[in-house]
Amino acid sequence: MQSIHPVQVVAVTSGKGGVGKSTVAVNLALALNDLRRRVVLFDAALEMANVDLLLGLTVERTLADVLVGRCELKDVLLVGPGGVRIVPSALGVQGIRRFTVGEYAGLIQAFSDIGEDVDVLVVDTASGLGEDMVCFARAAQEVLVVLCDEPTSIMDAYELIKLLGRDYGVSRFRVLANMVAGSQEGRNLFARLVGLTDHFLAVTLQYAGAVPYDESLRKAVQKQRAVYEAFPRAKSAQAFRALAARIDEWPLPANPRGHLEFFVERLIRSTRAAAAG
Ligand SMILES: Nc1ncnc2c1ncn2[C@@H]1O[C@H](COP(=O)(O)OP(=O)(O)OP(=O)(O)O)[C@@H](O)[C@H]1O
Repeated sequence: MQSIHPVQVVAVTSGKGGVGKSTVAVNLALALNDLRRRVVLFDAALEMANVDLLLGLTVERTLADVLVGRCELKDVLLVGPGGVRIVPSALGVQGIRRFTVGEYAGLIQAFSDIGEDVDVLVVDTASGLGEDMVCFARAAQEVLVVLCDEPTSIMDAYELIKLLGRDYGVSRFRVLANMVAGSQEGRNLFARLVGLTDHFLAVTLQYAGAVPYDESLRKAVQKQRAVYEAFPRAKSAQAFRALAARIDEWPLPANPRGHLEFFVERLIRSTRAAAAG
């Protein structure tokens, strides 16, 4: 049965690794969960399965087990802090690309089975400009680009937006500045990026806010915990709370294509297109 429930899919991306993409995805998922949104966090970072490590969780089964019929998607989901559900990595889109038609259908079915029970799907995409990231970003309704105050990070974010905008028709991006020294730094970073995109690309960027550089976040990572849960009063945790509150205001997909299985269908279509191209 197809779900009729709109699901907001937010793909968290970055032009390159190390800017805090996985950290943002994890803490954002926890903060949205606190707002009583029913959240699933999908670790789609193929080469580096981060989410389970960041949260100190052990992966026993993956999507591959679902597709060969060994279990259902709900059996694969890890349960993180506050009850956030996590689809662990270990399979990735490279795996999806090898699937048969029957397995594609199984994947859609697997997600539609939990679709009624999800408000937000946060996708931690692979870093860089690879096909995996492109497929997830194209399939999502919201692409959240994380960058930090390094010249390479701004250029990498620009290249990511250029690739998705020019070659794949993604026209709207949300931008989050991470590891900033103050809120003005976040706005300045955004302005620099807009300066580039306005000049060269036909895309719209919207500022999603900033997360400060925070030693508490590093301490939490060492404990394999999310700062949002380990140090809820830390300045970065507060920033994630504020970010979640803003995302909560973002419009929900109004059309029937906003359902979870359509996300998976779009994902598979763009994966096939990437494989064919
Ligand atoms: N706001 C912050 N303050 C301090 N440290 C941070 C902050 N955000 C992220 N970090 C640290 O930066 C490092 C990189 O973070 P993370 O692994 O989330 O990046 P990433 O962009 O997902 O990288 P990759 O794709 O390579 O895994 C980690 O050590 C993380 O603890």
